[in-house]
Amino acid sequence: TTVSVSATASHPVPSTLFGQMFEDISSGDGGLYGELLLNRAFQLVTPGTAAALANWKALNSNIAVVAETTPVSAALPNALQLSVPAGSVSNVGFANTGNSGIGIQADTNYKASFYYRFPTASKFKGKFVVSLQDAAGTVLASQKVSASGSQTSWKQVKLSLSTSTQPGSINNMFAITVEGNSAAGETINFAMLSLFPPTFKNRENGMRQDIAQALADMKPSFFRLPGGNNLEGQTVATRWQWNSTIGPLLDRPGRAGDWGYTNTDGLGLMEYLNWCEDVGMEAIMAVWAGYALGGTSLPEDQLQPYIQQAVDQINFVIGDPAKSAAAAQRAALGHPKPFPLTYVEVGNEDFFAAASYVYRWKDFVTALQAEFPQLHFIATSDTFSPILSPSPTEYDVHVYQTPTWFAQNSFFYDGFERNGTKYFEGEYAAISTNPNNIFGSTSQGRLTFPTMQSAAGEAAFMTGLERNSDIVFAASYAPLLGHVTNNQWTPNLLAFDAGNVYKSTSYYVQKLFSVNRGDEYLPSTLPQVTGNIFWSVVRSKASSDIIIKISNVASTPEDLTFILPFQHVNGKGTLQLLTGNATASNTPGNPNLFAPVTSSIVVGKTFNYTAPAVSVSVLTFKAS
Ligand SMILES: O=S(=O)(O)O[C@H]1C[C@H](O)[C@@H](O)[C@@H]1CO
Repeated sequence: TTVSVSATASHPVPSTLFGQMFEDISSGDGGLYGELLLNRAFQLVTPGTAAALANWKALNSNIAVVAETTPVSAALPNALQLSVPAGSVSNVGFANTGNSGIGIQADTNYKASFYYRFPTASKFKGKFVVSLQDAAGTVLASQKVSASGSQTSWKQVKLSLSTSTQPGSINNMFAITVEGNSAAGETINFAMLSLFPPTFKNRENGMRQDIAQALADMKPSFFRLPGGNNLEGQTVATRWQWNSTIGPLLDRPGRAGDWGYTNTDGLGLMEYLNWCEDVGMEAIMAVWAGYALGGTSLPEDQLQPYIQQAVDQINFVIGDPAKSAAAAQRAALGHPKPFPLTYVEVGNEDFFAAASYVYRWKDFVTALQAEFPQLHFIATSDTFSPILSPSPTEYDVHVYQTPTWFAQNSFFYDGFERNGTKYFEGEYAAISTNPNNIFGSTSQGRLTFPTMQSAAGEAAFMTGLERNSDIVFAASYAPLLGHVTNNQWTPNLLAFDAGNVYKSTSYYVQKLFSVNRGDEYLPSTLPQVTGNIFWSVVRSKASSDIIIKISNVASTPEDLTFILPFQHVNGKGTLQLLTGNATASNTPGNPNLFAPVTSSIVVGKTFNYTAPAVSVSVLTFKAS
């Protein structure tokens, strides 16, 4: 195949083209969010049930979740009640086992915090032993703190647990025990327990470093939040509400997330915005738009309070503290300046409720545009169906399909009318090899982890996104992140467990495209729409780098001849190559089976390149 490249750019590549889509889908609590304990505040549990004690276990004692008579806060009505059996002699107490474990590193300071009180005054004078222990009960770090049975009001304990050795596994736990003989017969209540590792950029209440770093390494330009389904709620009452996710953790009640578990909302709007700032990306923020996933569309005459809530949510991000109470809250939380914000998404996947979206879109966007004329509002129904007013300037398009579909639809946007509308490929991934059952189980073709074949298919599709980046302004793989086993969806771009993050073939493809960006597109000979070899050529004006991305989805190598129009071509190019067994993946058992390999290649005004079978290649060289 011969590829002639033009020296004249057809259009700029928008700086927003590559970014990340995030929602809590076994990815926030217990994942990116730094809190290492699960069920830390017994939010939304039913006291007295075993389920209320999820992630907790008794150590030679009796524990139960109780509805406190004097809750630690209005938002957190429950507490863990420790009853020390009479005659106890060994350390008795309880432990939290994290998200199928707690990753503990050597020589690291962990910040523990909890509240306690004696519901009935007692003569107890003793100590709590707060510790990190490995699976065998070996103490990895511990601190003692004096406690008195006269403490009948809530008292917060904050302390640092410093490790020295690296435990042998992630099966570690956070424990609080009391010396048994002096505590026999005692009853003590505990609330809002928390254990944090060092966080990304040391943010208070911030992100887990290893996952955060893997995400930051992709150099994403945007972060879509807070969903996705998890924006919507199964009911109107359980929708995501920005104002319930800010301020002191004691004041955050948590909510029934849309993926089957309670969200602590410890990862809230301020944490999201600080995270975007720390990584250098801009939020693409969604506002709830009157539809709950259980099927409820609010009638038009009931929208006003929710429109106001959306106005306040946006003011929290960009408003003037002198004019908006919500903006004043942002200032009070330490960020008087507005955060950057260009795009606000109105709802999520409203093709599920297209009929009501006609008025929901109209009423939300009419009001929001009046308040924030500088913002762009992204529609989430099918493009131009139904017809919406005001006419959307952007649409969010989602597709989950097979690797083959992605390879054969890289021209998806070539045929779109250039009428000023722009597109956000907000969720896309090759998730199944079974075209007749995309969302089925693994036994029906669903992928557990991305494969080389799925990543190559996505890369082929992404060459089309670059070619059409005159109308595609943003794109993000979804879901971004998921626990290896405690998950609601596979595959995910990154998988993790309590102590590791696992980078997939698709992660490397997303990173290769995002890190090796150009700022203008150079037209070239078009690939065959349903061929096996796909490419895109971009130029970075600042560095005069030419960057050629190639995906070969065939099981045989493909020979390419590039004919370049430049006067000067620096013959020494760099090749970044990702390739390997088509149906294989990086897995927890073999996490580095795939990784891009960098080497130097010879290029010239005309040069040949053989794309290996099932491979993604990035060729970079200077030319002018
Ligand atoms: O069940 S789906 O609708 O396919 O869910 C998808 C689409 C939705 O926006 C997102 O939350 C989820 C997985 O990324």
